Amino acid sequence: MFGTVVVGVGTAGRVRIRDLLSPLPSSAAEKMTIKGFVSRRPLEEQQGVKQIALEEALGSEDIQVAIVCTENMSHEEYIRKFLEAGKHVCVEYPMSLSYAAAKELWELAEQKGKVLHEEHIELLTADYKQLKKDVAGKSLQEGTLHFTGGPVPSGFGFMAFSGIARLTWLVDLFGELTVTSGSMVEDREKQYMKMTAQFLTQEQRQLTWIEERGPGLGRMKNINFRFDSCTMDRLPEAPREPVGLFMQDLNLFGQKLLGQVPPEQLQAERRRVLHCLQLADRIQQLCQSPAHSGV
Ligand SMILES: NC(=O)C1=CN([C@@H]2O[C@H](COP(=O)(O)OP(=O)(O)OC[C@H]3O[C@@H](n4cnc5c(N)ncnc54)[C@H](O)[C@@H]3O)[C@@H](O)[C@H]2O)C=CC1
Ligand SMILES: C=CC1=C(C)/C(=C/c2[nH]c(/C=C3N=C(/C=C4\NC(=O)C(C)=C4C=C)C(C)=C\3CCC(=O)O)c(CCC(=O)O)c2C)NC1=O
Repeated sequence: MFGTVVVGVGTAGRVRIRDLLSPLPSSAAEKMTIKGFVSRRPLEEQQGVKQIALEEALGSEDIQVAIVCTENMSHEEYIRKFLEAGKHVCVEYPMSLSYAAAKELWELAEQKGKVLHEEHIELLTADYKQLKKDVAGKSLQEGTLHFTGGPVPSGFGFMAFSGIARLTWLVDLFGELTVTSGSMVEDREKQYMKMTAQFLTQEQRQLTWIEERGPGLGRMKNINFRFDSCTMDRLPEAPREPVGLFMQDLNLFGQKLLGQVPPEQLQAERRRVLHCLQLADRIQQLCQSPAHSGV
């Protein structure tokens, strides 16, 4: 069994505690057992699980795994600490707010011989699995993915990182990309932000990603993908699957801990994660260079 701590008790952290307490029967998630949670705030027991001091979690021989669910800005520091202490780490996306940091963290994980796993529930939804099937075999001419949502809380980093799930969709659907432009419109007083990034696929087709956030904007994804044979202008709807998204991810992480995931899959995932973070870095640079900054 892998003694496990959850770090950070927000929406994601609470779901992690719940899933660890009742893992999917006969799945690799059953091989983890929750020993406590770590938080910067002193908290009462959560779902019957007790708080453990960070230093105790790092030093304890009973703990082999950390699941990092804090705000994005602190991921890098926690991952580093737990890897250095010889623990396996699962982190909610994005693993860090720069490509350079992510590269270092993977190197550290390798050096320590530990699993480093970045959760990507956006690839696990039934709707996305259907979308991926629908796109397979079609030849893209041009496409747009437009995300809207409420204001980003502080500590979640630049939009290309907090929105890495949208970028991951594009890369998972259409392959590795090159950034051709990035721009940003921001009205701080109104907590409104809109980032627009453009890419070319390896086949030189143009993709546009718009990430728009502000008060009153609902969480939504709009697509417009033009293919040689047809145009898709809405996401497919598929019936919800019985196993929750974070539980599916926990199971995948458990399989990695047990050495059940083939090395080619591990490498492909690592490559995709690093590629997306590198694209996010580039978009941030373009958005923050004076010639491109918006209002
Ligand atoms: N909620 C979701 O459905 C998903 C979340 N994620 C990722 O999970 C991570 C956590 O997201 P959520 O749980 O949704 O966010 P959240 O805001 O609900 O939780 C963040 C946690 O960090 C704590 N925190 C933040 N700043 C703090 C500070 N200065 N001092 C002490 N505590 C502080 C918050 O109190 C909270 O416990 C993020 O990396 C996010 O990208 C990823 C996929 C889905
Ligand atoms: C209701 C309020 C609500 C909040 C506060 C919320 C937060 C939230 N959802 C996220 C992703 C996500 N959140 C979900 C799904 C959910 N996540 C949930 O908390 C719930 C209830 C669902 C419903 C099924 C999915 C599938 C993702 C992956 C990214 C995506 O597909 O948009 C993220 C990670 C950053 C991002 O990709 O934008 C945050 C911070 N999501 C919400 O829906």
